[in-house]
Amino acid sequence: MDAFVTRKKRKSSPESAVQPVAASATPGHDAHEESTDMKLAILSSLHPNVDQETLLDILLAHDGDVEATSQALKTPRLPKKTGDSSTVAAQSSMRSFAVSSASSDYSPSSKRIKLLSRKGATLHLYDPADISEHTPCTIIHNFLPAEEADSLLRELLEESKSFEKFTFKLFDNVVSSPHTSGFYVGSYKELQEQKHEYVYNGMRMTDVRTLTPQLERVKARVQEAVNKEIQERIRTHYGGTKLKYQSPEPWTPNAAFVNCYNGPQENVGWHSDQLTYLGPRPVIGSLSLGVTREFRVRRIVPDDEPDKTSNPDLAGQIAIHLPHNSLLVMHADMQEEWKHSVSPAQAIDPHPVAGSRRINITYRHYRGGFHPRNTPRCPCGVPAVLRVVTKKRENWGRYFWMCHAGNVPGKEACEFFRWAEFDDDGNPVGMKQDLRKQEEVKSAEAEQEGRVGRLNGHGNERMKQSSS
Ligand SMILES: O=C(O)CCC(=O)C(=O)O
Ligand SMILES: [Fe+2]
Repeated sequence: MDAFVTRKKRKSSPESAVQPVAASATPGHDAHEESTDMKLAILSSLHPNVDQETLLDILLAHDGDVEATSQALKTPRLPKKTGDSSTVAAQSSMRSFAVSSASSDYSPSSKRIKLLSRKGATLHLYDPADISEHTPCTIIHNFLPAEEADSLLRELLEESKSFEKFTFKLFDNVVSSPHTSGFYVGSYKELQEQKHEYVYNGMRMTDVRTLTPQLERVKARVQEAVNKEIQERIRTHYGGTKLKYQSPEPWTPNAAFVNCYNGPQENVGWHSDQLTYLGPRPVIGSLSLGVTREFRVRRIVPDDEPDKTSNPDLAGQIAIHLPHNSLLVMHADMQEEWKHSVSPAQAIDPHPVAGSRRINITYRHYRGGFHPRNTPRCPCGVPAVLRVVTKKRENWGRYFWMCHAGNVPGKEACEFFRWAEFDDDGNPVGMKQDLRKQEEVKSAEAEQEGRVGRLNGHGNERMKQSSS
């Protein structure tokens, strides 16, 4: 990553408190800091329909040159404050605005370095090529035909009225997710399994829904697009071979979480998606509808990494702007190596259909080999959770099963711990899978015998009853 464009957090009053700082990876000085508010005020009066965030992004991309920024803003490619979704979706590459970081007139300052190390820097990306290059994601703008996207949005806005908030533990933090979600699966059978066999944070999910016909139709499109993107990713980023543990099978989503962010403050904190039922190196297809929000990603760096705070490539975060009707593919290198979040927004451009709401659908593939009947159980009696070592360099990237309670707010995990072993394709190997398979066969046989017995028993009882 060559250059970061950074800013300080806004204070409570958005107009008065925008205090951006520009820097490159070799941090730039902040000589222009005081004048930036003034520049923004000028730009804002010249371009009243463009929001402050966008003005700031383009201004920073032009190294603080107001005239060049204004010129760039005259192109018809920029998001308008009116919230016209098609305009937002047509955001253009930063490259077309940016000048080379080498020509930046900012120079290093100790203040800047401190800011980087304390808060990290943020690189704002809009363009698919930039996103693909700098993150483990790819994006497709204007993914569905416009009417289909609006219609799905309408349906899910209606559905979301009965969504609920989740409480969960993300590593050491207890998080009551400040947004609402609904969970959808493909069939009634899967719905029953989800309710009675799968465990989330030590609890059963009570509200599981079947995919609506629209969600099903879109799933097929997402599936096709994601599989293409996976192949492209393998070709362009993985040297032609899928990652170790990544499934070689075509990606076939069988579940979807639908998130609703009602207003600019609703968000989801930094996390990686749980691997327990998806297995290692999962791919997720994430469709955004309604208001544009920032999806942030940052590398997971072990605590004992010497460069952790000083190297902006490690400390920095990237904001991917997700407009209405964009499909983001989180590739196989994402969950284990990066965290993501949807940050609260200071201000948003209302969407003509959704108002201030954003709907997000993450299509996921629950792998059969990771059905709770196939994975280890801890002494607590519930399926263990699958995690990966990220805190220390020692054993970095190694998978393990541990007590589910480590993920449950307010509960202490028991001692259960086991390294997880997978074959190259990410299928669990060794004891559990094979043994369990044998056990399953045995228990299925036993059950069959038992069932016959029980049926006979019932029959006998009935016979007894009727004869008495
Ligand atoms: O809303 C989004 O774009 C992402 C949601 C998310 O990270 C999740 O559901 O795990
Ligand atoms: Fe997530």
